[in-house]
Amino acid sequence: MEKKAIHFGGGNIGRGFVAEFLHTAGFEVVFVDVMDSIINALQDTKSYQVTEVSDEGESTKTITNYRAINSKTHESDVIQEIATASVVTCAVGPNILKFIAPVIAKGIDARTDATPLAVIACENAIGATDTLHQFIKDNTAQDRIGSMPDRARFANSAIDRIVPGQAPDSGLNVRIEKFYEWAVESTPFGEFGHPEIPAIHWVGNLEPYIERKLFTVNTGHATVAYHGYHAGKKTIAEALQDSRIRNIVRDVLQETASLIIDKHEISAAEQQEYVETIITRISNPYLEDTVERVGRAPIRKVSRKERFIGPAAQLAERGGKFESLMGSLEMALRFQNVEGDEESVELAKILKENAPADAAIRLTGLDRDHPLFPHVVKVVDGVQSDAKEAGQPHI
Ligand SMILES: NC(=O)C1=CN([C@@H]2O[C@H](COP(=O)(O)OP(=O)(O)OC[C@H]3O[C@@H](n4cnc5c(N)ncnc54)[C@H](O)[C@@H]3O)[C@@H](O)[C@H]2O)C=CC1
Ligand SMILES: O=P(O)(O)OC[C@H]1O[C@](O)(CO)[C@@H](O)[C@@H]1O
Repeated sequence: MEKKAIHFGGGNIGRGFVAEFLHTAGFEVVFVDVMDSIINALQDTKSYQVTEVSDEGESTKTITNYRAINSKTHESDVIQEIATASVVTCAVGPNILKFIAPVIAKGIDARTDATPLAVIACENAIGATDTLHQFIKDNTAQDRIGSMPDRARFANSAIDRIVPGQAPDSGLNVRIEKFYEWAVESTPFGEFGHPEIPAIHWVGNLEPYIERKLFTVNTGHATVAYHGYHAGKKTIAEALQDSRIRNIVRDVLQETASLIIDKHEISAAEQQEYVETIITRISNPYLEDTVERVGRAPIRKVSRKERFIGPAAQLAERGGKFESLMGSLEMALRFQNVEGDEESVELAKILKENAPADAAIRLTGLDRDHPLFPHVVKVVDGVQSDAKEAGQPHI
């Protein structure tokens, strides 16, 4: 089998993280995307550059040995590539997984190689590969599902690297932070063993890694974004220069730290060191990361397993503190009608058209009898009342 990886999503994480490390591991990378401008640029070039920026200066790597296919117009080519590859990755956004599943299902079904394909979804979400796997099964003939493990193995991952929006004239080049972490489950590969990708930290149990990452990096980052947006800050680094916001993010990360220490047997000292690393990372002024990018897709971010409700629900179940997380939730719910962000428009509509408890259920997926539920309803009610006072009618 060729050392070939098919990667869905030629965006920031796709080019700046996944493809970089697949390339370093010796894979030819075939990008699959639906955006003509990205596909054309990848097809018209032989290389692009990934530049790590930090206070130690800049360091640039050149990425080569790639091709690109538009799955909108060349689906059969994508199927053929998947049938003859050893790895499929994606970084398209958790809401897009259902759209890429049908073509992956066809590619897997067409495989004849003795070694199963390794499928690894690289999204900011708990169990993203499991979600993709289910969509792939939904797109596979019933009588082929039982034998699918002979053709493909599915491993969840936790992926961490800040890749901000890129300057309009940067083309395919990507400026990113130096830090990265890519943890992937090793057990699904069984007797075949995992693919050789040195950047990956292979783990038996991913839950501590993904929860620690999502509930520290992403909870903290999104908290700064939403509070910063409402304070009129332009970038995350600028928001963190405000001592009020810095204190808020520390309070929030103290709440999530108590869950992580309690649940995953990570020591308080280790978690504290991790928190400090994260605050330093997100304060990186060289990244010029906007509050709108980090706050993007607020409906996804206030959902059940995500960065605010996920830890707050578990803390409520354990009798822990979650007030500061509710403050982040409130600011996330106030992230409405932001230019270029469809979910922020939809969020405003949901809050306008639903009674507090209904909006809380629809947005967070919490059960009415969950101990966190009344607290969330109170936050929703407050946001709705303020909108009403400001002259925006709602139920
Ligand atoms: N940017 C970051 O710092 C990080 C992002 N992530 C995660 O990585 C994922 C991607 O994020 P970004 O790269 O920042 O977003 P992005 O918007 O830069 O890239 C997404 C890419 O997916 C493509 N795409 C959309 N629909 C598609 C389809 N049906 N088939 C193939 N490609 C399709 C888009 O055209 C775009 O090129 C998200 O899940 C995000 O949460 C994870 C860690 C860090
Ligand atoms: O689509 P999302 O969840 O905002 O993903 C991007 C996020 O991932 C991170 O880069 C961390 O890995 C965040 O800093 C960033 O906001």
